Parts: sequence; structure tokens; C-alpha cells
Amino acid sequence: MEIKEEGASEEGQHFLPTPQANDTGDFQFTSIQKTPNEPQLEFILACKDLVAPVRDRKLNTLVQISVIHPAEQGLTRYSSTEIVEGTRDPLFLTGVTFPSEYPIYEETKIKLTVYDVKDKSHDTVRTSVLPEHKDPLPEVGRSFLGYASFKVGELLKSKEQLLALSLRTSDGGKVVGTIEVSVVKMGEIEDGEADHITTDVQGQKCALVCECTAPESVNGKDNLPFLNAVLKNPVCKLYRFPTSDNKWMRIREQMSESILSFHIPKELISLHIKEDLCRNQELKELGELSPHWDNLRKNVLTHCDQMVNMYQDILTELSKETGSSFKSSSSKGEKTLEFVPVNLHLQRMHVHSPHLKDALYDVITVGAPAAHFQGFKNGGLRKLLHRFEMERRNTGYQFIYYSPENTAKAKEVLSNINQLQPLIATHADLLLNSASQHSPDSLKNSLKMLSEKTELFVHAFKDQLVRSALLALYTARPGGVLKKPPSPKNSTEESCPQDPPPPMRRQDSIPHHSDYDEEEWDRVWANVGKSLNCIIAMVDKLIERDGGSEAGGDGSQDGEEDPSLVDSIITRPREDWYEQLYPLILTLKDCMGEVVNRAKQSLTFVLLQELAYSLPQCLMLTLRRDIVFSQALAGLVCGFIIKLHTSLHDPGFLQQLHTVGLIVQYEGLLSTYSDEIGMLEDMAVGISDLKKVAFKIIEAKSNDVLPVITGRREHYVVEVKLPARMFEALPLQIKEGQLLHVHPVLFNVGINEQQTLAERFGDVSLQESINQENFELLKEYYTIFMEKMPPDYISHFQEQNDLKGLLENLHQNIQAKKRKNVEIMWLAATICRKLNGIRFTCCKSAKDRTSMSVTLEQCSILRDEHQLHKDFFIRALDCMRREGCRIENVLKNIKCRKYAFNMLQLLAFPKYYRPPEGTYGKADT
Ligand SMILES: O=P(O)(O)O[C@H]1[C@H](O)[C@@H](O)[C@H](O)[C@H](O)[C@@H]1OP(=O)(O)O
Repeated sequence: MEIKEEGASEEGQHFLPTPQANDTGDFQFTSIQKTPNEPQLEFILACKDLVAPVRDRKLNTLVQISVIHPAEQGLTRYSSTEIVEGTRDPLFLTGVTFPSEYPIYEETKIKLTVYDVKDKSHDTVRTSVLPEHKDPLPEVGRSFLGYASFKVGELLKSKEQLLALSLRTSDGGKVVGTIEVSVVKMGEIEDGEADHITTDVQGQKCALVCECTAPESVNGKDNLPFLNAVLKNPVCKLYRFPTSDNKWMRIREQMSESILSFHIPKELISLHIKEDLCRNQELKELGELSPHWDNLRKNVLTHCDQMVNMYQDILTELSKETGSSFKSSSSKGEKTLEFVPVNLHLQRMHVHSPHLKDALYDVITVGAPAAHFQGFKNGGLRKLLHRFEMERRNTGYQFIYYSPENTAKAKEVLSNINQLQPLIATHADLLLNSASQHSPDSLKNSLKMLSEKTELFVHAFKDQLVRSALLALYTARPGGVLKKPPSPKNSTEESCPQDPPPPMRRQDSIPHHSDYDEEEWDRVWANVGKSLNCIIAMVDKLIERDGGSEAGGDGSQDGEEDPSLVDSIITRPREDWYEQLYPLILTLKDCMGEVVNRAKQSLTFVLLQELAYSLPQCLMLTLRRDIVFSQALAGLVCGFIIKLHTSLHDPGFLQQLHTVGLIVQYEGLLSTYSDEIGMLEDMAVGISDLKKVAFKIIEAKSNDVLPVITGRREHYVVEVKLPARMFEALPLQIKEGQLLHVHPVLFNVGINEQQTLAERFGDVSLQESINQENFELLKEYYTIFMEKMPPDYISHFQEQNDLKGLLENLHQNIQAKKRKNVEIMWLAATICRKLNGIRFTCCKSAKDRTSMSVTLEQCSILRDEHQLHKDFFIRALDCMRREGCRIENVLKNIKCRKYAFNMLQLLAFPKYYRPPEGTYGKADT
């Protein structure tokens, strides 16, 4: 096949479009034998005896790797190595990897083109994506040296899976050196030592040994098939770096999208719609109200119905995006995609080094959860919510002020009632069923369940709020005017609404005291307990009599059942259990219905107060909070599932999961200047709201392994499914459905030029207070961790890690108020990793600053944990930034392979956050 350079499509690890990838026409191609979820082919490159076009010119070389699919003529640029400077025998640290999904066969041809780079600053031009069918721009700043090509099958079947190919000039004539292609497999240690590689020591070039022996066995350790259900479109990169004792370590970098980006928002919006529809219905069922309250309710309902319609429209739009797994940074302001997180990816580093077992390091990278469409003119949630609450507290006279805690409590009680009432009804029916089967054991079991649920139900109303809400609703009914003036019981209870209500001093303005018959509520409420006691007594007697023993005691629990009712019933035939229990069950259901009716109405009246103030801002604020939360939750669920799958084999982790919960640490890189203040304010609330989330692991019963969300705005449960085999291996507590909690913390350090402005002329107090508050949360988590984990675990843990010292160090750094103190981020991330937590890195788009930060984190881990040769730190960093997954991330977001920084911006960045020359510039973001 002839190789045509001209028609080459642009470089990038984008896969061939699906039809093209599968379309092998009439040809039969030979698949590469592969381990599931492992890349199909990985190789590294080195050149020897390169001939410079001009004598004595030092060569700065890179190899460009292109692929020719066997059914096609055209060439697809696939990836490049880094530039190796000043040698005729370059040994490239950036390798080539083809992930398991890539359409590659033994017949696939690989072309390797070697270039001499004269001007690094121009080098990115070659890889900016062009409109389809357009010729690539002329190569600027580099000149062609030679090329070689081979078929994948040739490489795989070659002796020691190593090819040494002659590099030829474009006319195919002159040999200008040799290129060596050597297959590598992760998990296999190269025996050879590293040599002859240029280091980055202050411009000085030194030599280390390098001889790669061919790998022998196949690796398949990271076999996590279930992750494939949520992770999509992986981009993989391969590197080899020398260790301080001149051995090689291999690093595979992987970046994947997740379908949870869209799945979670859809689940969540459906849940909001359900919750709001239910609330709207309850508002409608509030019953007759006096004109003031009735008008208020009508107004609220109009707005709430509009809101539900809006959520429904957004859901319809999102549902059209079937199979989508990525929202690009350029779509962050799109209204219909508001709930979807920006640029969400798993960024994974898999290290195989001679010193340690394989190690995985995961970071979820995502745009800061924020309401971009609504904008940041008035700030973000942290400020908006605070302002709203203050105004509501101080200005309302149209409504009764309930504190956010009381409003949340009202929602909780309502939700408990809505869950418990049908449950109790079901258990009551099961009891009747057991009775009709005349089965004593089953009767006892059903009674146990019924008692438990009913006790919970009765307990749910033991709250002063219900009483005061009942009174408030009473006064809001036509003619429901209090006879006595309200006299507050304590400092938080001040006045009661009249029709029209008088102006009130704000705290909780819940009404109290009246001639309204409070005892009636007590009676209704107590009746539920009494009727349960009757049932218990009856069941006891029935079982006792059935066992033949005559009248052994009266069977009452608390002596509260009506003895005449029980006695009159048990005189009936013994076998007629159903008939004897039926009237008691009916009574229980009636009593419960009465309680539910009253409590629901009164608590819905509390919710009406929340909605009544400042419509429609109040609803817009809820929408904003929902949007931000949805973005945060999508990332969290993705992080949780990945963490669970990678740590399933770790008993310590599983124990921590159900006894302490998981720490989830967010690194924010937003500046406290201009719009990003609002973003940070949104993000802080979104992340803090994640406390309301608990996970539950359930066994997958079908191929649908996508998580399911239940609950309501104050409390969500995310059910994560595991296949039977994995589920069985879990600790009992988790299998029994124990809720698994998360502890989110956020540390933010602005690093760009905007942060310089904030530090010089603006205000950094937002960042300072966020860091301080979250430090306290992190410390709290650590304390619980130390208390709840078993002593053996803790003593081993303390031997390995000086968490106390790290926390102290973090605290000092936060207190120090140093400018752009990136040490805070490194310490927080280290603490999180040591505590088995889930790591996140975020900036506005998770594209540029995030890429700098995660690559720095990766190289720092290699240096601190895997003995990366200190002279190679910068080179490793540059390799990752120049040719790694993150430049692909930029490409997939803005169709241009350039970090969106200019020289001036970079001067403001902390040193190690600056990308290598030629990888940044003006980009249309
Ligand atoms: O990924 P980010 O760092 O949020 O991207 C920024 C970039 O840092 C900045 O230099 C540039 O001017 C743009 O504002 C980028 O944000 P976009 O959201 O426009 O990609």
C-alpha cells in the first residue's frame, strides 16, 4: 500500500467513527490477541545514527506515529513522541499505546516519521485540528528526516517483538538512520538498566544506560469489566522514565469520559420533578384557606407548575442525548445542558516500577460545578443563599418565617410519612395474609415488621414543629383566628400570623398557644400507638390459644389496648385469625390516615411559607442549586464507582467505607476575581451539598448496571450495582444495605493572572474561609477515622503515614496566607490519597489549569513514591503535557491542541504549572 502523507487526517486518539471501524468490507482481518480491558498493543521507540541534513547540526527529534487501516488508503495521525534534544540517538520516553477498543489488526500498517524540530514554539501548529477534508497546514519549525513503516503483525511475530527498521528519505532511497520499535507489556519489569538518555539537569546532557529486554508474559491485572459500563472513549498514553537507580518504570496514562455525565443529571431531574409534583399536589390539597393564604398559595402554585414544566423540558432535551458521555468546555453555557458537568473525565496513572507493585492513581477532572447559563453577575450560591436567607428573615410580613432547619425538618417528616404510610399498609396486609394462612411464625414475623414501622411512624411526629405547624394552619383557615394573643414560649418563637398577618420580628415566627385544641392532635396521634398495641395483644392471644394453653396472661404490651375489644374478639372461633385481626388493622389504617392527613397539611403549610417569599427568585435559587448539585453529583458518583471497583479487594477500604465513610477531596484552581468568584461560590455549596448523599451497594440483577438515585432534595441515596460475584465478597454490613456516607472537602488556590489581581487589588477572603472551614471538616473526618477503624489497622496506618504531621502542615499553610500557596493543594491531595479518598481537580473548564495540575501531581507522585530520577522530573512533566492525555483533552474540548494560555498569563503562574514551549498559545475557547 502506498503511503500518502498529504491526505493525512489530524492526529488525535479519536477512534475511527464506529461504522468505519467495523466496516472491514469483504476483508477478514486478524485481531490482536488481547487481555480484556488492556491495551492491544504498546511499544516504545528509539532511533540510532540519525543523519543530520546539515553537518554538525544538533538534532532535536520527534517521531510522529500514523496508522493506515487495512481497508483504507488514508493515513491517520495517531500520536507523537516528545522532542529529544541534542542527540543522534534519541531514546523516546513517550511510547505508543492502542487501547482495547481501537480498531487495529495484524494487517494494520504503522508509519513512523522522524522530524528534526528547529523551533519548538511552532510545533503545535502541526496538530491543531483542521476542518474535515482540508489539507494540513505546512509543517512549520520542523523538517522531515526520514520514515519507516511496518505491519502490526510483523512486530508481534518478530523475534523478541522488536523491529529495527531503516529510516529512509521521502523518495525511499537514502538511509538516514535506524528506528527501533519494541513491544512493551505493563507488569513486566525490564531487566535492563537505563543509559544514554538525556536528562534535564540544567541544560547539561548526561548519559544513562538503556537496554530494553523483550517482555515475556501477558498482563491482565487491571481487569475491571464493569467499569466499561460507565467509562467511555479512553485515550491512552505510554511513557517510560528512569528511576533514581537507573532502572525503568513504565507509566500508562489513561483518560476516559463517563456516561454518568448525562445519566446522573437525568436521574436527578426526574427525581426533582417527582418531588415537586408531589409538593404541588400537597399544596393543592391543603384545604380551605383564608383569602390571604389562598392567594399566596395560588401564586406559589402558578410558579411551581412553571418550574416543573421547565424541568420537564430540560429532561426531554437531555433524553435526546442518548449515549452521550461528554459535555465540552465550549458548551458550558448551554441552557439545555446546564445540569451536565463540564468536561468530566477519569484521569488515571498506572505505574509499574521495579520497586513497587503496580500502582493506580486516579483523579476525576471536571469543570467546577457552577451555573454558567445563569451567570455570575450577582455572585454564586454561597453569597446568594446567605443574602436570600437574611432578607427573608428580616423583611417578610406576608408569611410565617421558618428557619432553614425547620423547613428542612418539615420536608424530612413529610418524606418519612410518604414512605412509611404505604410501608405500614403493606406490612398490615402481610399480617392479614399470615393470619389467613394460620401460620404462627409468619404472623410473628409480620407483626414484628409492622410494629417496627409503626413505631418509626409515631416517632416521626414527636416534634414541636408539627404542633406549631398545625396551629399555624389552623389560624390560616377561614375563621381560624386565635382568641388569645400569641405568647412566645422561647426566644425563637415569636408571633403568629393573622389575616392579614401583622409585621413580625424575624427569627422563627412560628405561632404558639391558642384555644385551638392541641389535645385533639395528641389523641389522634396516640390512637395509632394504641391500635398497634391492640394488634400485638391480639396476635399474642391468638398464638397462645392456638398452642392450646388457656388464657396465659392478658397479652397486652403497655396495657393501652382496649381489653373489652380484644376479649370480645377472642371469644370467636380460634381458627378465624383473619377475621379477628381484620377490624384491628382497619382501625390502625384509619388512625394512621387521620394523622397523615393532618400532619401532611400542616407541614405543607410550612413549605408554602418557604416558597411564598420572593417568588420567583426563590425558585430560581432552587434551580441554581439543583444545577450545581447535579454537576457535582455526576462527578461524585463516577468517582465513587471507580474507587469501589479499584479497591474491592482491599478489606481495610471496605471497612472504612461502612464504618467511617469516604473522604472526597476537591482541588479548586479558581481565582477569587471577577466571574470566578461566583463559580467558586457555586462550587462551595455544590460540594457541601454532597453531604446529603449516601451510597448503597446492591446486587445487579441484570445487565443494566447504571446507578439509581432515590430520595429528595434533602437526602439522596445512590444505589450502585455490583455483579453477584463481586457483591458476595462484600462485608455483611454493606450487603445488608448499610448506607455509605461521603465527606466532601474543598481546598481552593487560584493560580492564574486573575488571582494576582485578586491578591494585589481585590479580596481573597472567600478562598481563605473556604480553606479554613474545609480544613476543620478534614480534621473531623480524620478524628472519626482514628476512632472507628480497628486498633490494629490504625497502628499499622500510623507506622506508614504521618497524617497528624501532614494535617498540621496543611493547617499552617492555610494560616500562613501566602500568595498562590500551591503547597495547600499538594498537602490536601496527599492526605486524601493516604486516607483512601476520592480525588477531584477542578478549574473553570477542567482543561488548561487542571491539566497543568494533574500532570504535576502525577510527576510528583512518581518522584515521591516511585523514585523517578530527579533529573527527569521536568522531562517527565513536559512529556505528559506535550503528548499526554491532557493535550488530547484540550483537543477534544476546543478542537485545537493548545493550552489556552499566553506568555503573560504564564508569568503569573507558579513555576511548575507552566506548560512546555510550543504547547500553549491563543486558542479559541
Ligand atoms: O481550563 P481552564 O483553565 O478553566 O481554561 C481557561 C484558561 O485557564 C484561560 O487561560 C483561558 O483564558 C480561558 O479562559 C480558559 O477557559 P475556557 O472556559 O474559556 O476554556
